[in-house]
Amino acid sequence: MVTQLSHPFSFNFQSTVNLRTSWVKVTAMANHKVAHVLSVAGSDSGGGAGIQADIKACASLGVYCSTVITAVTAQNTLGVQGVHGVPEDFVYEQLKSVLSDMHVDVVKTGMLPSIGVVKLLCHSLKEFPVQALVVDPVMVSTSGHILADPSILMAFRYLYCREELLPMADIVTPNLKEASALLGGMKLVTVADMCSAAKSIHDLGPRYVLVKGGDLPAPLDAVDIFFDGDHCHELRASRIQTHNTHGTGCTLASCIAAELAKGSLMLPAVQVAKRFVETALDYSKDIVIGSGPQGPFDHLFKLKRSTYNSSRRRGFNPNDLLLYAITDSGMNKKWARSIIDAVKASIEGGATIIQLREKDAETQEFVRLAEACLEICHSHGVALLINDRVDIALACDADGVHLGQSDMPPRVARTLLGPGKIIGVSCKTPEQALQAWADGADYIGCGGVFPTSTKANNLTVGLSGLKTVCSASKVPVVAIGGIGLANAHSVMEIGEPNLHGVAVVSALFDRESVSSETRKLHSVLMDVLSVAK
Ligand SMILES: Cc1ncc(COP(=O)(O)OP(=O)(O)O)c(N)n1
Ligand SMILES: Cc1ncsc1CCOP(=O)(O)O
Ligand SMILES: [Mg+2]
Repeated sequence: MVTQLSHPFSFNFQSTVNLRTSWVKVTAMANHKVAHVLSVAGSDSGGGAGIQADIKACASLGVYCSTVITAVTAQNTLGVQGVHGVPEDFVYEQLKSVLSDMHVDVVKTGMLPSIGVVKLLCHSLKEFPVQALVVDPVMVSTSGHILADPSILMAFRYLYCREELLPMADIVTPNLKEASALLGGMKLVTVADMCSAAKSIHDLGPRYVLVKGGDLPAPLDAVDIFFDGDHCHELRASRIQTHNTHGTGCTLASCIAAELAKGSLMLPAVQVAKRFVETALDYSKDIVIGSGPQGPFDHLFKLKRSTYNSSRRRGFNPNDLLLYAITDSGMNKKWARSIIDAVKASIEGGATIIQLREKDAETQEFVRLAEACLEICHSHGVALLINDRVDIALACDADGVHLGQSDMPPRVARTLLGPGKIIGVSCKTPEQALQAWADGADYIGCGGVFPTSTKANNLTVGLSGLKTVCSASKVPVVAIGGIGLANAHSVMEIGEPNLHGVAVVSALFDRESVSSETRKLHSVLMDVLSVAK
């Protein structure tokens, strides 16, 4: 088996969820090879471990996952209530079906419930060689339940693991109990013990060994030992305080397999896998599924982060553009107020959407600020967008971004942010407006309508330019530039149904009282709306 693989194209998960661009992407990728992991494992009715974890882990890392089901288990967060092995000849049939046709890159094994299944797997791997084999020697679940026939413990040690499966493996990933079982009951209590166990398991044939120390009585870090045949590497990760750890072993091995399928070397693959599990556990530490002592975690946290979470947000509503408040740190500094206070005051006055436009903020400070503002905005049901900085929007899980013509292309931002985030694009012409729509923008900001010192030397389009852009645009429009109490009504009265509001900086923030200026502007806009009805 080799560990250096080369698959330049991985499965693009985004293409399945972004309906606007899916056809283009799927067509473009039609000739490309998809990185593919075959999971040979048991089904977990609770959905947290086994085959179910493997599919979710691979999908999260953008890798296709096929499955050969070796057993069906009845289990939940209380434990394992039953195990029903799939007949061996049918396991073999599944193996043949997938391996003979679907170009598998990496096989990952989980629960192998009988010696017969181990034999058939080894036979199949000789018949249909793959580029790497990841063996998660599932014998004892994290909750302590024996998931293999007692004879399999013997089989692992003496028969096929020793003679065939382990020598074929590129990596084997036992937890402490499994490592101990593989070594005939060797006691493992220290990191040094783990290292000598890793070396002894390496002697059984695999190229690499990862002994997982999650059960080690270490208070702070979780330490795993990675043995590469020469050296023991201590891989540390912070220990996440959670009961939702069911399926971590399966997930880690699947992530290693997925990274190998994408072409990674072994140590980087293990590091990515560890980071994935750590992040997923952290994200899921407080979720509640089931009443038992050990719950599952959420593999698809990335998808959740990048979609408009329905429990917290409402999705993009064009009417939110009515009074669009855009911050400016210079102005807030001048009036001796913090940006956070400025955001609070604008919401108090009736701002319907907020944009943080902090041109001089350092990245770390910007993230901190954005997180604080997001909390305030969400507690009032107001969306928060970030000007220019997609990285900041991702880091704080903001509701979206506003991009100019020379900022990150909206199509790229859409791929990074996912389908649920709001993307606004600045446009001065009908052509730009149509392009923004084609690139997946949710709204456009048209301006500057009037000259303004907030963005000096910015070409203005005037009310006529605004009208032309509005009538061409297929997405809602907000007007920006030199707009305030004196002229907001003239902007809104151009009679374009597509114009949903005004975006304002100085008329709100270069004033002594942000809340009262916002309130006054809000009232002007409401008057225009009531007349229009
Ligand atoms: C709502 C809205 N419209 C337009 C802009 C201007 O964005 P951009 O052209 O990228 O210029 P900067 O704001 O980055 O200077 C905006 N910010 N918001
Ligand atoms: C960011 C931006 N884009 C076009 S005009 C402008 C500035 C708007 O600021 P103000 O509302 O103070 O005129
Ligand atoms: Mg910009």
